[in-house]
Amino acid sequence: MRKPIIAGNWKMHKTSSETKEFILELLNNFSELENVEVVICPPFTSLETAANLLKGSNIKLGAQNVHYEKSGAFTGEVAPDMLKDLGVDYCIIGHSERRQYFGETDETVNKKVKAVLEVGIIPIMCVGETLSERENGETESVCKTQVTEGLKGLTAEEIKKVVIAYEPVWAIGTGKSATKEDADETIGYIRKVVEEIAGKEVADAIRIQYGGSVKPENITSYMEMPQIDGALVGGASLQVKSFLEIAKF
Ligand SMILES: O=C[C@H](O)COP(=O)(O)O
Repeated sequence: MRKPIIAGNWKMHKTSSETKEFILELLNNFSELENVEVVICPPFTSLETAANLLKGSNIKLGAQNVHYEKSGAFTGEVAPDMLKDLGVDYCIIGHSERRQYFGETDETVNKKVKAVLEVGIIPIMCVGETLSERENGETESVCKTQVTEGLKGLTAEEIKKVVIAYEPVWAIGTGKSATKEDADETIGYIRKVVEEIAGKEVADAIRIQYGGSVKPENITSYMEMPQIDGALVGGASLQVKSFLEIAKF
């Protein structure tokens, strides 16, 4: 049985003080949810504050990006060990905004996935098609390439640990969410791709989330689908109330 994972990607929102306020409110209202893993992914500048406040709770901490080298002359970058040392459990890798605005490629995604696994951080590897790719009927081929290249060179045991987030780019921050059937079908396809790469046991175990305009109003419909193991939530993760409603789907 795959444990669902609800992760909040705050993107470039909230100062360290705002993070503190959010987490204190979250902890006050958070009754331990046993059947779901809850993760918040604040900006780098808030990770330490978040780590200290979340200590002892079962809410996990995620980063939004990482560099694949261990250290060196990479001004402005953050290494896997630096995240691990702060108590980071997860790291979003290859979000479409990073692919679109910061030159992230399948190759860098692959290097980053390997680099975080090496220090014991679980990657949340994002894949998904753009609107024009969807309109050209390329959803499956785009996802297949991104998944195959992103997981290249990993052992089956390593692949099993990875979380994949299927985020159709046209659904991100637009209010236009994929239908539950479409999301489930593409996630089922991604699972087949994983099976081709690493076998059925891994494909059955790997968690694959949906992301793109997930809200309290639509989370239940996604979570009732057999292939969908959770959500990567952007906008609706910025308020405690809506994030909790989603986590309690
Ligand atoms: O990482 C989260 C996704 O980009 C979804 O963002 P959104 O929920 O604001 O559409």
